[in-house]
Amino acid sequence: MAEKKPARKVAKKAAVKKPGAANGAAKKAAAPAKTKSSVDLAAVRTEIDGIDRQIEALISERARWAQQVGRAKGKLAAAVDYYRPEREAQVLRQVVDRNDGPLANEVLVRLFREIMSACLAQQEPLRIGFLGPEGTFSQQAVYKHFGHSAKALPLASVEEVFDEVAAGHADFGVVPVENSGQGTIQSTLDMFLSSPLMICGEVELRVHQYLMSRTGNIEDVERVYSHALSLAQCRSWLRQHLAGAEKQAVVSNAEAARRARNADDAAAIAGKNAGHVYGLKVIAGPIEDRPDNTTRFLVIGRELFPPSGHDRTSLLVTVQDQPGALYKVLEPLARHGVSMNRIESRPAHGRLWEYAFFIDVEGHAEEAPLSAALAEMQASGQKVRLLGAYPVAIP
Ligand SMILES: O=C(O)C(=O)C[C@]1(C(=O)O)C=C[C@@H](O)C=C1
Repeated sequence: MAEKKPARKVAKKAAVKKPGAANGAAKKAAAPAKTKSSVDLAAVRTEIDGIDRQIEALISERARWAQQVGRAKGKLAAAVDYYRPEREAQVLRQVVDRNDGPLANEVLVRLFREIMSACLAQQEPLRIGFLGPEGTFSQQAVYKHFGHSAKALPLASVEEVFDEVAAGHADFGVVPVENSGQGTIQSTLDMFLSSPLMICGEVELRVHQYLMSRTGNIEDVERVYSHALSLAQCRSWLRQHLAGAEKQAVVSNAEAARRARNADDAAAIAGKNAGHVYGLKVIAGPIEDRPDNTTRFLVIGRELFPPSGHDRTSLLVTVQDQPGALYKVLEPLARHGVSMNRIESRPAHGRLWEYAFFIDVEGHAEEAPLSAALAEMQASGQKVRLLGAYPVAIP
C-alpha cells in the first residue's frame, strides 16, 4: 500500500513580505529602524508573528517528511542507521548557496543544523562521545556538527572516546586533531594505528580562550590551569600579563575550570562555556595570541559513508624502509591528478624505524579520480589503509 504523504498545511509559495514593501503592514519600515518614531513597532511585530507562524508550520511539515524518510529507509536497528552525513552536508551547502543575507552563512547553517538534528532525533537521538567533562571545546564541536538534539556523552580521555565508539556504546565520537597555530595533536592520530575506527566527518571550531577565576581578580592569580595546547595558544598573553604565575597543564580546559573553582589563588584558561558550567568570572578574554585560532576535530565512527559531492579522504600508509618507497606508493595520486592536502609522518607501532604516513587527499575514495589512484596504491605492495572519506567541514 502506498504511504500517505505528510499533510501539507502551508501554502506552497509562502508570500513573505519584505520589510518596507509597499503593500506590507510595515510599509514605513523602508530601512532597519534607527529611531523609535520611524517604524510602527506594533505593525512590524504583526508581520514577524505571521512569519513565525509560517516558519513553525514549515518546520513541522519538514519534520513529518523526515519521518517519511525514516519509513522509506525501513525499520532499521538504531539511530545511527538513519544518520546520513553526506545528505546533511548537501542540505547545508544548499543553505549557503541560497543565502543572500542579511544573516551570515554560519548563522543559517547553525539553524538548519538544529532543524535536521531535531528531525533525526524524532527517531532516536544520536549518542556522541567527547573528551569531557562538560564545557570542553570538544563538546562545542559535538553540538556544532550534530546539533543540540544529539546526546553528548562526556568521557575521560580520547582513548575512551575511541573505545566507547568501537564497543557501540556511542554512535560517533568527536576528537581534536589539529590546531591552526599549534599543529597536529599526534596522540589522536596515533589512535588510528591500533583502532579499526573510521573518520566520518570533520568539524572546524573557532576557539576563544578566556582567563577566568572564582574571584575575577587578576591580582589573586598565582597559578593558571589549562590544557597544554591552550596554554600554548595564549603564550604571549601570559608572558605579558602573568609572567610570574605558575602554569599547570591538565587533561582538559573544563578540568582546569573545575580546579580553579576550588582555589582563590588559581585561574583557568578555557572557553566561556566551561567558566559558565563551573561558576567562574571572566578576568580577560579572548586572550589567544592568534585571532584566527581554530581547532579541527574528527568525527569517528564504524563505517564509511557515500560521497557528498565535496569530500576529503584520509589514508594511512605504512612503508618499508626502502629507497623511493613513499614516492612509489604516492605516485598514482599525482598521475591521476589528486591533490594532497596534508601528510604527517609518525613512527609506526611495530617495527623499529618503520613510519606511518597520515595522508589527506581531495575527493571521495569511491569516486574518480581518487578511486583509480587508490586501487593502484593498494596494489603497490605497501600497506594502504582507508581511514575514511567524509564531507569537507562546513563553516
Ligand atoms: O534525508 C535523510 O536521509 C533524512 O533522514 C532526513 C535528514 C534531514 O532532516 O534532512 C535527517 C537526518 C539525516 O542525517 C539526513 C537528513
